[in-house]
Amino acid sequence: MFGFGRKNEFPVEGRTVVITGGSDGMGRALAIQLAGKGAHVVVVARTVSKLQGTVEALKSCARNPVKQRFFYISADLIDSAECERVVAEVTAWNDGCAPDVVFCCAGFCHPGFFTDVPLSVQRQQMDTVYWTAANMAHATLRNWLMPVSPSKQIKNPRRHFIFTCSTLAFVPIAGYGPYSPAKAAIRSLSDTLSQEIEMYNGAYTQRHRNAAPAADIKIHTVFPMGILSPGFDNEQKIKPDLTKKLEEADKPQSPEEVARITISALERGEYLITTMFVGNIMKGTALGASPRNAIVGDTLLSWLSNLVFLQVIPDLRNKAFNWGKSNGLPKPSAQDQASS
Ligand SMILES: NC(=O)C1=CN([C@@H]2O[C@H](COP(=O)(O)OP(=O)(O)OC[C@H]3O[C@@H](n4cnc5c(N)ncnc54)[C@H](OP(=O)(O)O)[C@@H]3O)[C@@H](O)[C@H]2O)C=CC1
Ligand SMILES: CCCCCCCCCCCCCCCC(=O)[C@@H](N)CO
Repeated sequence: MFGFGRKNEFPVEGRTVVITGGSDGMGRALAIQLAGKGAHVVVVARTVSKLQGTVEALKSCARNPVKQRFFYISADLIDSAECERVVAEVTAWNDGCAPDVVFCCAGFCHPGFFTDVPLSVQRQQMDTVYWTAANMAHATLRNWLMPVSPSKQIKNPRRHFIFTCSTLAFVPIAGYGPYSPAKAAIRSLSDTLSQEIEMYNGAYTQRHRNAAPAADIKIHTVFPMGILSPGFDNEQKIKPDLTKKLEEADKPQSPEEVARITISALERGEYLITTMFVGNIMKGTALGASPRNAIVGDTLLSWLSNLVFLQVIPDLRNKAFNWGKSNGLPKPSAQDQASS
């Protein structure tokens, strides 16, 4: 929890939360836990049957089954017009009010060595990982930032937009070339938006005098390690053996655990969120110019991490070199061979 006497920075009871990729894995676990905390939840993904199953599960874990409402929308979020439709449909369903929280969890990973994976698949990874999130951010923020005149201003609690990245956005691992760049792009977008949004939040402070957005907004990004989801099972089938070896330090977590840790971090008001110790060290070496959760803690973490990575960087490269030395050239996965 957020600690005795500390304010909950992420209240969800009675608020409307949209979760993309909410029908499986981490997104589904978040939907269930937020329903348990009293949120109205809308799950978005492509496959209707999985969405329907999730809405049934949400009904049975609601904190207040009489008041809480659940809904699903089937959409392929690679298409920006579909993201606009999602925001419009949620608003219509929610009595004309925009959602309060949008969580982007849609996406999956297609691992493989850069030259083995067809470029069409790599482009599709950028579409599925980066563009589903960027499209959703564009559609949501355009709605949230629409100026409202002073007479229509009511005091809205803060709204939250949350991206899901991966610790691979901080640290390279051979065999994730089709995927990591798209996650690194999300991190860059998140950092840019977290600064840009301050202009709108500044305008919001003057809302009684001028047209301003309807609420204050906060951006967050979650950086999980491995998650034991259906998507993870798929990626394991085509993942190069070297990649599995390089990520040995990772002990994949259950979607429920990742969701629980993420919600607690949001309740503490964190911006870049990691879900376990190794992920935190990976973040620490790559903090760059991202806003800190805590100045002293994050500074000490980055010093420690930079020392740890003096050893980790050559270790990862040596393991790759020695792998080639003893195993020769890699073989593309059957899936990549078939599609190239
Ligand atoms: N699994 C892991 O090890 C890790 C995952 N992550 C990230 O965490 C997030 C959740 O992953 P995970 O729990 O594995 O999820 P899953 O792969 O289990 O589920 C993915 C979800 O996204 C939906 N989805 C996929 N493509 C689209 C699309 N084009 N439009 C709309 N919905 C889509 C899927 O539904 P449908 O197919 O029906 O559309 C499903 O609901 C992802 O962003 C992933 O990249 C980060 C670190 C590690
Ligand atoms: C003490 C500190 C040492 C640090 C060593 C570095 C270890 C690297 C571990 C890489 C883990 C990658 C997890 C993300 C997986 C992911 O995003 C995909 N599964 C996508 O689905």
